[in-house]
Amino acid sequence: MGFEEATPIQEETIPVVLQGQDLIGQAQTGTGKTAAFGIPLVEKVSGEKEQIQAVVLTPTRELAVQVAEELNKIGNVKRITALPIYGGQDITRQIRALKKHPQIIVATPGRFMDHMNRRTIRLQGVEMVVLDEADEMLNMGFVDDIKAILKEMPEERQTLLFSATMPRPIQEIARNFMKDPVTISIKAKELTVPNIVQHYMEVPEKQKFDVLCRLLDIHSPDLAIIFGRTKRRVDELSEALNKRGYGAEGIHGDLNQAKRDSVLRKFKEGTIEVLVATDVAARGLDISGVTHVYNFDIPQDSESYVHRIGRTGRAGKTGLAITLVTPREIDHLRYIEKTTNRKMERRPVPTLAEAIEGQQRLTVEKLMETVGSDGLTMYKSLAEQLLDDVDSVSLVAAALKMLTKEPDTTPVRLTEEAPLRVGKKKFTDQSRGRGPRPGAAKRGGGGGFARAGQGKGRPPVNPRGRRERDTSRDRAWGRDRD
Ligand SMILES: Nc1ncnc2c1ncn2[C@@H]1O[C@H](COP(=O)(O)OP(=O)(O)OP(=O)(O)O)[C@@H](O)[C@H]1O
Ligand SMILES: [Mg+2]
Repeated sequence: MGFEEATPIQEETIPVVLQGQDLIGQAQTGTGKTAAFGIPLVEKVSGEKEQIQAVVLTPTRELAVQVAEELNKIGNVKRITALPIYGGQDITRQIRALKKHPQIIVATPGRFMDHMNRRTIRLQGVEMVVLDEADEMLNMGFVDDIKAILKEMPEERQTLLFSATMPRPIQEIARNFMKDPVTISIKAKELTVPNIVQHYMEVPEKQKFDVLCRLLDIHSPDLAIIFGRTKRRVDELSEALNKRGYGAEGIHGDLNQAKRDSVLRKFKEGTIEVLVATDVAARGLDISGVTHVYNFDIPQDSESYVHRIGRTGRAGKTGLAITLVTPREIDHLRYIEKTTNRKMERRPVPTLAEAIEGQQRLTVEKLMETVGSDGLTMYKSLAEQLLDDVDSVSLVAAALKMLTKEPDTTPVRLTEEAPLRVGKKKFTDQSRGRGPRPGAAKRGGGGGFARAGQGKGRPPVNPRGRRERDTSRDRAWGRDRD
């Protein structure tokens, strides 16, 4: 696979996993956790047994596909196959694929339970279970599913948990599912990787979109991901970006799987350079060439921040992450900085002149590239003719103008979001996207992790100063997940 040496998490976990121990593995985003469990998994399963021997659970469908791909690459020489099983895909096709006896299944919990209930998946042979993005999987929205799944697994099994973030209360929950787990945490001063430059800009809600457009004009990112808070936000943002001439598409949990697949494929190929996403794309996705991450809306918690910005700066590459924060959300930003132990650098809002300059620079680069390329001969006599009538500076200026994407002020429609504030009520089961559960509202802070000012909160005030009811807020902000 072209790897020259093991990353620290791989070096430390592979021997422990091979010995058969349960393990909690924590290391920063993009540092090779997939292979850290994938290599020993492939090593331990037998190609001769026609049984599922390992199950990896992931929070999203796209991640299930990606992890299965990586395991198939690792397992190739040993002829070990990993099958992804996830919602939104034809179940009869999955049943047929299951009959071919893959050794490893990579699944999202919902669809995995479907197969369990239909008895189309046999689990007696399972020796290893991995929870990738374990803290997310053991969070309120998923934990009941995980419990139900693990109950069906043989007692005698090895359980592995991996994530870049492992809040202590989640580790406590995890211990209930594990036997004397070893914790391997790659020590780092900060939760985020040092090769991601982190900036923030204070921008009133109404100006955020223009600022975003200017940033895109200045940076001209190869591939960028823009995170929005809600599905509606993502839809509106991608439509607005297209109106202003950017190649953007959105991804979130309300789109059908075919659409989600095609958007992600186009982004990976570079057909679109901007992916607008909810937190559904925050975890685990490894897309090479993502140079910029923009938090159009500040994330709800520091874990979300860590994972979102971790979509860039992977495998030692550099990246830039910019968070837009409204004046009322500054405390929330400070709280994120405190939890990640890393300060974001405050940057002034870019000016229109800087945006124009950025685009002009891009044009000059393109022009100079063309100057150095072949095939100009047939244009030269035309150029000479033009120069008889127009002076050279005017001619080049006209060409530059034509080639430059000048800032566009086409009006766009974005519904305002209420600000996120520190000290607000803790998220409940309901807010985590799985619908109301009995007593959810009362349980407030239970099962989550400590947050600055927790419990002192008031409901947020919407932009017109009206208080919003918690339930509607929770629904609108509810985590987007599979
Ligand atoms: N030993 C290695 N040498 C070089 N590159 C590696 C090595 N191991 C993994 N990689 C590459 O590093 C990239 C990131 O790996 P991976 O997706 O496993 O990170 P991760 O730690 O799981 O990140 P996240 O927390 O975001 O899920 C991948 O493209 C992977 O192929
Ligand atoms: Mg990962």
